Amino acid sequence: MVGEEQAMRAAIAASEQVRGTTSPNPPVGCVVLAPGGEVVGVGATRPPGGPHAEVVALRAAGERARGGTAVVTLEPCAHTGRTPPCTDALLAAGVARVVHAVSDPNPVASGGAEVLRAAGVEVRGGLLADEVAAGPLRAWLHSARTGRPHVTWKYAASLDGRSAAADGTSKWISSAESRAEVHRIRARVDAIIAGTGTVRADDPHLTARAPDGTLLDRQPLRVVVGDGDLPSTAKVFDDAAETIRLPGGDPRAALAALAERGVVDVLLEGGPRLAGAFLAARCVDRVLAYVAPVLLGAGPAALGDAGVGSISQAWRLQIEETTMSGPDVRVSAVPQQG
Ligand SMILES: NC(=O)C1=CN([C@@H]2O[C@H](COP(=O)(O)OP(=O)(O)OC[C@H]3O[C@@H](n4cnc5c(N)ncnc54)[C@H](OP(=O)(O)O)[C@@H]3O)[C@@H](O)[C@H]2O)C=CC1
Ligand SMILES: Nc1c(N[C@@H]2O[C@H](COP(=O)(O)O)[C@@H](O)[C@H]2O)[nH]c(=O)[nH]c1=O
Ligand SMILES: [Zn+2]
Repeated sequence: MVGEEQAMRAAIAASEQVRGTTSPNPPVGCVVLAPGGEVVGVGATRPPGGPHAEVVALRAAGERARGGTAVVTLEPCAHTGRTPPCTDALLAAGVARVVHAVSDPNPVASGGAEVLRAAGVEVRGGLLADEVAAGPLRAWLHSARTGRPHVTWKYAASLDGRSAAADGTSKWISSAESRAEVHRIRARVDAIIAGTGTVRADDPHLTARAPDGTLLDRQPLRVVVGDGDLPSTAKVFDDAAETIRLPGGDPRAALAALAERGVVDVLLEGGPRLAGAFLAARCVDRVLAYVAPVLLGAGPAALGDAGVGSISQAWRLQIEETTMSGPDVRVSAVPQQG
């Protein structure tokens, strides 16, 4: 027998498993409890066109869901998209109670809680809502509210704030632990963006790989922003994953083009000039810095011109979390509005 909070934690864990495979849909998790509180079904959103988390969990539960509770990270949908409404599936399964974390901000799909209540189902919203909103549903909620993908600018810097040595070499500044973590993050986002300068300087692969170099199961879309010529032999153009080029260099236009393709969650991996342009255009939602205990003394700064001419114009951040990543300090921070 598990409590509802424990069930929600299991639903969050299930949703984490499918991060990066559901866009433009949200990665949702659902746990179905029988009337006695036993877990009888666990599900997570299938890729677009496939069933939502509730339906996957209800199928696993079968008749044991009758009179039970569905615990789900997002308010069940009440609309027919590529699949029928989850509210219908919950009612057909005879669930007596639905507990969800976050309400659906999408005006087309929302209203599920009301539909269920009107049909006599007990509904409780808000359980572990902050955790879900800051975690598995963060990027999707951002894109549902703003219409543009969520952007994490990730960089590795020396303790003196440089992201390459004087000759342009930068492999590697951060530790093996940090780089392995970045590869796991890559496998969970929809797209990685780099500028032509980085492609020219580093010839990066921009794939998600295990420490032994083998490709992970899921690869993000690789996106190169900028107009300059690049060698056709660049690693980013190999067939390990899809790569697109976005000319023009306007961050908002680039993100709009990606949103058109269903991209929700973006990792911006540089370089300094492109990152500066994204910050100046207010297109960075989270900064993820791996600061390594190494000094370079010369070489490009981690961030290029970001439109800051005077200290009063500095981009102020709020730190969300600092942790050690092997020998490096990992800082997650959010630019302040205003
Ligand atoms: N440590 C780290 O985490 C990282 C380090 N690096 C290092 O950074 C260095 C490369 O830096 P950098 O040249 O700045 O790399 P960028 O990837 O930022 O590329 C800059 C180029 O991108 C194009 N571009 C497209 N849109 C814009 C825009 N809005 N504003 C500015 N440029 C735009 C321009 O080229 P075009 O003329 O083609 O349009 C520009 O020259 C290398 O030494 C690399 O090793 C890079 C990434 C991460
Ligand atoms: N130098 C540096 C990073 N650099 C980033 O990684 C890219 C290389 O990717 P790949 O070819 O796929 O391994 C490179 O172009 C740049 O964007 N990342 C880090 O985590 N730590 C580091 O020290
Ligand atoms: Zn649904």
